[in-house]
Amino acid sequence: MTLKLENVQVSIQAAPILRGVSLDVGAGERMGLIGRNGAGKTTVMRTITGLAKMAAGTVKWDGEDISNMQPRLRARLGFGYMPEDRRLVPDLTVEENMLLPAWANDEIDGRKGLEFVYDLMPELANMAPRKALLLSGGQQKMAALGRALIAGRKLLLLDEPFEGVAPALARRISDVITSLKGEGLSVLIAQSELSHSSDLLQRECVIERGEIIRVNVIDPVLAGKA
Ligand SMILES: Nc1ncnc2c1ncn2[C@@H]1O[C@H](COP(=O)(O)OP(=O)(O)OP(=O)(O)O)[C@@H](O)[C@H]1O
Repeated sequence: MTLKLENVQVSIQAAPILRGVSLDVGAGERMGLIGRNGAGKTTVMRTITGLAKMAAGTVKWDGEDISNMQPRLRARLGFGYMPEDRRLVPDLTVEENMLLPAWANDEIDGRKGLEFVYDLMPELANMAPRKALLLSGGQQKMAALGRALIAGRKLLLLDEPFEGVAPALARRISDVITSLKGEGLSVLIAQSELSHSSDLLQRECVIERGEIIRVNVIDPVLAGKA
């Protein structure tokens, strides 16, 4: 399954925020979206989830134009989103937070999702009964990644997954994302800095003031084909 954005334009309060963004993420590819604060990374993510309204352009998933599809229907396609600010509910447990997408959407199998997530991140099984407010910032990022994976079995959108996370935990999160390669899952990772690990990303698009100015090929196999 491939994701394709063509000439996507988004304005917020009449100010142009995305000025014709085109990018594609291949099946099973891990793609970076790199840019400074305010460059438009979160707006790209919100456009893909359907939360930001486009003024022009198209979003295609596996060749189908989904530009006008409701966000909850996109979750059913297997899109998972981890927002930059984590958005955990402090009074709910880690497990309840991860089940939220399934509670909101009948077609998402929460139990099956949890099994997958606990298998991938056993540390989340240990944290499951704890209230989210008792977690460190890095642990909250892990829980938010787990939650994104409950719905996101085809396309995972991760907004600054390493920001403010201590190096050991950042390494762990990076390893978890890299280990998804066998799942055929496409991943788009927004970061303000270049990658923490050379095997995390296969390509990265650089965004500046709402425009993709460059695409770097990182994976040596892909680079050989370029
Ligand atoms: N709701 C909003 N109202 C007004 N301006 C907004 C709104 N949301 C985003 N913007 C503006 O759009 C631009 C892009 O924001 P966006 O959050 O997409 O950038 P970003 O690259 O994700 O940066 P950051 O990492 O700081 O979140 C910024 O200049 C921001 O001020």
